[in-house]
Amino acid sequence: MGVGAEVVDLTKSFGDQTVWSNVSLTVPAGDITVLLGPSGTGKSVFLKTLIGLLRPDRGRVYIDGQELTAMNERDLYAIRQRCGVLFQDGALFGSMTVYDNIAFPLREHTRKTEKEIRRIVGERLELVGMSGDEDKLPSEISGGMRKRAGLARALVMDPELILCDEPDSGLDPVRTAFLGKLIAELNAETGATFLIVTHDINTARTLPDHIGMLYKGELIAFAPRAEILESEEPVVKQFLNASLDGPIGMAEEKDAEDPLAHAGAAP
Ligand SMILES: Nc1ncnc2c1ncn2[C@@H]1O[C@H](COP(=O)(O)OP(=O)(O)OP(=O)(O)O)[C@@H](O)[C@H]1O
Repeated sequence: MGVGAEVVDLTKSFGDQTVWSNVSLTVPAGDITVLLGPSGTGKSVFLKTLIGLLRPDRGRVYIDGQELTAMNERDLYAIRQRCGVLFQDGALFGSMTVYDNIAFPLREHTRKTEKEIRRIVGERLELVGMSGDEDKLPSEISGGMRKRAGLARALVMDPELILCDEPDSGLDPVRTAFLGKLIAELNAETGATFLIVTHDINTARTLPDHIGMLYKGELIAFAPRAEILESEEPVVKQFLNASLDGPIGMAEEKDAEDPLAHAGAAP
């Protein structure tokens, strides 16, 4: 079953650059949530902060009601065991076969026998449609297959919370749709909670139960999908329509300094 996550008044900076501040939201247990936002608004940083890979400057993070921001490394490690992460590029080890990549968390973090590991890896490979590819190296499979292998590895420890950072980047529209369907099926089958960062509007329009959006250092929207899809908020509307007209410009920094950057939205 899935576990929920919650952040309260979360702020993260690097030096004097504040990535986002005072972000509060709840990722509901067992649901699929999508996080949107222009490039560089800190979506990846948010995922990393949520599972304690980065420490926030201020605020609190809870997973399954337990406060990560108050935990020592040992407890953090234990809670991370309950999370699966799919990074942007699949992050497979290039020198290991697909099989060894997927087996890696089990060998590293459990005392399971190789026989048990073979069964679990086989099941996950089947789930992502990659049975028969286990002996290949990451360099010998396509980008889409690397994503699916990364997803299989993220699933191997039966995670209750799965974070996916642009699982569809670099995929063609049909493969993106297949990956979305796979995530929906996994969610239905395992009940795991998904938080997905994507730039794919079609995925955002069809897959999630909830949508959040980061813009200029703030969480400007977080609501059930239907509500966001009908939102009149100019940034949300422009983003979901992939429109040139609206507050979002090429450079976030330029937008912030230049009031005329909003001129595109004017009648
Ligand atoms: N470890 C780090 N040290 C310093 N700055 C960082 C670090 N990680 C990220 N940043 C900065 O934080 C900001 C947000 O980066 P992040 O990768 O989270 O954006 P994003 O919304 O995921 O972008 P994209 O959609 O392009 O992947 C960027 O300005 C980035 O340079």
